[in-house]
Amino acid sequence: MAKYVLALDLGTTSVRAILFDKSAQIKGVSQKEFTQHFPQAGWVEHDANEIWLTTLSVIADLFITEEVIVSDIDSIGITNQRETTVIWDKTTGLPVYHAVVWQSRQTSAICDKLIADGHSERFKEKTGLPIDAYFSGTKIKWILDNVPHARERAEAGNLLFGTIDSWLVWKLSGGKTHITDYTNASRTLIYNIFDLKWDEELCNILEIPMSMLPEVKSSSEVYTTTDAAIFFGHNISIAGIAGDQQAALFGQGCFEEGLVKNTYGTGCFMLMNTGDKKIHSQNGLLTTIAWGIDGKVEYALEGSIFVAGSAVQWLRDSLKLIENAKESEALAKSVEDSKGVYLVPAFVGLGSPYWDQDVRGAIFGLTRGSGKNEIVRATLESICYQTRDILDLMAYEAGIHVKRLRVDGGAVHNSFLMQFQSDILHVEVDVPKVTETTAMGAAYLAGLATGFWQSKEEITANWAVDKNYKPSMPEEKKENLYNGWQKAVAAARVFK
Ligand SMILES: Nc1ncnc2c1ncn2[C@@H]1O[C@H](COP(=O)(O)OP(=O)(O)O)[C@@H](O)[C@H]1O
Ligand SMILES: O=P(O)(O)OC[C@H](O)CO
Repeated sequence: MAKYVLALDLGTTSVRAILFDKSAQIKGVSQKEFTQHFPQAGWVEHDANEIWLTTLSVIADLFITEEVIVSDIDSIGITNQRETTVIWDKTTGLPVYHAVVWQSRQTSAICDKLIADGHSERFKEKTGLPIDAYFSGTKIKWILDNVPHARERAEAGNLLFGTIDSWLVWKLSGGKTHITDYTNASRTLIYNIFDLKWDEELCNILEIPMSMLPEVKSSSEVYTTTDAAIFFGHNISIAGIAGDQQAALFGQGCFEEGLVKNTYGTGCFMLMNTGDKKIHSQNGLLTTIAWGIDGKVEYALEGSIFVAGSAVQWLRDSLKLIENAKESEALAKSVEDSKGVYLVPAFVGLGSPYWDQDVRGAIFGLTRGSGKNEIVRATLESICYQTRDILDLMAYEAGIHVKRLRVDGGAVHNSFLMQFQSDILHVEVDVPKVTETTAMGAAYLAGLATGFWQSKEEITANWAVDKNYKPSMPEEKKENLYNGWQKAVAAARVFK
């Protein structure tokens, strides 16, 4: 009898392999970082082969450390950094170029031209997305345009495109299976989220041969098995796939319309389940697929913040103001307030709701009395203000009064951040007992397909709050602080 579901969480900075048992408890975790490549200012790339080898290595470590045998594994669920684009040769299995990461701005000029040529509405009405370098479509075009002979090879049918989930399934299955799921497809800028198919017109505009594209599957079904020669001698079912933010929505048990989660990792991603409603945002939010299960596709509204926890890494690595992320909490709490200092962490432009590719980071309000503590505090506060920018719009567009926010991701262990978040939003913030909700969502998707778990109700019953933060800041103070943030963003956007 299989005892565990193996979740593989291929994030932006690290790969995690996590074993979940029947009661959705974590049996073991293994995690490794991989290299971030910054070949030019604003470009971010990964080596897809390094991601693959890192994945095998964390799985092996997990099996060894936890003394688990492969036959204990019921199935594999995959979740991944979304949008990041890999193109590889289907004969050799070798990527033709580094994976171009979601954060990378190397396709800004392609986007500017598409916008100038008047394509914005067409893309938005079919994909639910604005034209931005964030999404995969222009990254595919860039690789085909810039890697010698790539376009000819693609047109001859020799190259395959995939987001990180596709790449991993293809590798795990020994080159047998080229697929993705609805959630990942919905982030490519070439997938029609209403007709549920790759869009020929958009592919033509971006000059992407459709033969490169993976087959789009549901988020929970037995797609294929691992190749025994590659996967420790066993054919294990691969049975769940979802982009990491949708997997977190699932892992947080946000199955009802109107339930919202926010994940605080490298960036910050807020998703609201909108059921079968496809809300066309007029205010810079994204319409995206939440998941497709049992023949039914459900939708979400999303706000994507590009820089959140990575601003804390910047405090640590570039400014050297802190030694580790955890320290930011004590420093922020050591002062009454940030004394009028605001940080706008637009290091790679701003995502929702601004979609401003050219704005860059800025600090405002410095005085002779501003020091390290104020800057650290302003950095944490900026994460909360960006979240407020989004929640206000989301509630307005969905016509829902949001009373509680479910949160997850590495930064939710910072109690200053969570309390300030609750104050600035004026909503209760719930941190669940298991904060590895992304991996948990992927595990659930796989386990539901194989019968390891029976129903979503079982999942809802497993979800429990560990910490709850209640708003306590006076209304006037909260609004004054937020007004300052809005002025700071406006000022940063003028300076380009
Ligand atoms: N206590 C903390 N306070 C503030 N930020 C934190 C804290 N712990 C982790 N972080 C930030 O959270 C991020 C890591 O979270 P994680 O969910 O692992 O991210 P990802 O999946 O995007 O790689 C890092 O950017 C880190 O700076
Ligand atoms: O790897 P994360 O957790 O920062 O998530 C990245 C997002 O999927 C980008 O859209």
